[in-house]
Amino acid sequence: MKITIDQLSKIYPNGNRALNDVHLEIENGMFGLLGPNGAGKSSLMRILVTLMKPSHGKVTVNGYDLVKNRKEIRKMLGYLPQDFRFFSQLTTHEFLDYAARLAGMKSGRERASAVDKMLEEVGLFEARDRQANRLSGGMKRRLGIAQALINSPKIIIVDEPTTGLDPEERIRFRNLLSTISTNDVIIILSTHIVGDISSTCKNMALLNRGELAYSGSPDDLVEQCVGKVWLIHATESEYQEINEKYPVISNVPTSDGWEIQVVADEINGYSGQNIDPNLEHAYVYFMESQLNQWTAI
Ligand SMILES: Nc1ncnc2c1ncn2[C@@H]1O[C@H](COP(=O)(O)OP(=O)(O)OP(=O)(O)O)[C@@H](O)[C@H]1O
Repeated sequence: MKITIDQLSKIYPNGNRALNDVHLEIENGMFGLLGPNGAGKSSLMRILVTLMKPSHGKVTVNGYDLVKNRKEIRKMLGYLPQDFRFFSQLTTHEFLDYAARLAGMKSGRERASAVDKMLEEVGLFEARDRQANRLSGGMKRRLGIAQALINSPKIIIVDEPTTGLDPEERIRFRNLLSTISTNDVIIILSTHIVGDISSTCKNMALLNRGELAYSGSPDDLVEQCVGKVWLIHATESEYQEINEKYPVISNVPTSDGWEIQVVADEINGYSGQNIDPNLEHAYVYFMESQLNQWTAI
């Protein structure tokens, strides 16, 4: 599978420019789309799932044009939107049966077996007769992914899937997606949670204010931040100064001040040592350098 995004822009009727000239190629496996609130992630997702047309540019999926071949593309798609909701009266398996019907599965027998298989896969079989809106937050998310997967889609798009989940459910959810991504499928995971991407995605893109700030592997992004993360032992007054000058990633009180992590090219005037960067450091470094470029303009 291959998605090619070429010169893609989205300008809303009120003039908001959500995406600006985005170029991106996405191939099999798990792909992370990272960016702060308002970066344009949901706009890109909505275009990819054919719910919205781009203002400019083109997207193709295995050669099919996203706008001209909407029907063909929709057959390949599974989507878990950010604000996924279900009809309150349905039980878990009734809801999934309804989703299967919407996905075009006509035979009742085929649907029943697909629904049971999917409930097993996402660990909801025991809750099959429970009313869907009485499930826990994590279970609802799993039901959400189950409805997205019911017709064995080739492209799975999940928008902010782990928001609000506890750590255990978050890991479970990520592992579920990783298992699926071993097949010939593309999974696009949109998030502002860095940890979701570092532990699962081989490739990623960073969106900021509608612009593509980075595309490549998380490891390469981290590599670009080597020598830019500092561990500083600071007094109380130094800490206040540093906090105003540099992005502080973490702060731990010590017996005589603070141990802080800072992301910056240089930390003139303070004694600190470089430490190994991680994706969170790299993300902050990239965002800060873009912010500085803008304010310099
Ligand atoms: N229907 C709309 N009409 C006008 N502007 C919109 C609309 N939807 C989004 N926007 C604007 O487009 C920009 C990108 O929004 P988008 O929702 O795509 O970002 P996001 O990265 O998904 O952020 P979030 O995580 O907050 O949903 C923002 O400035 C937003 O205000």
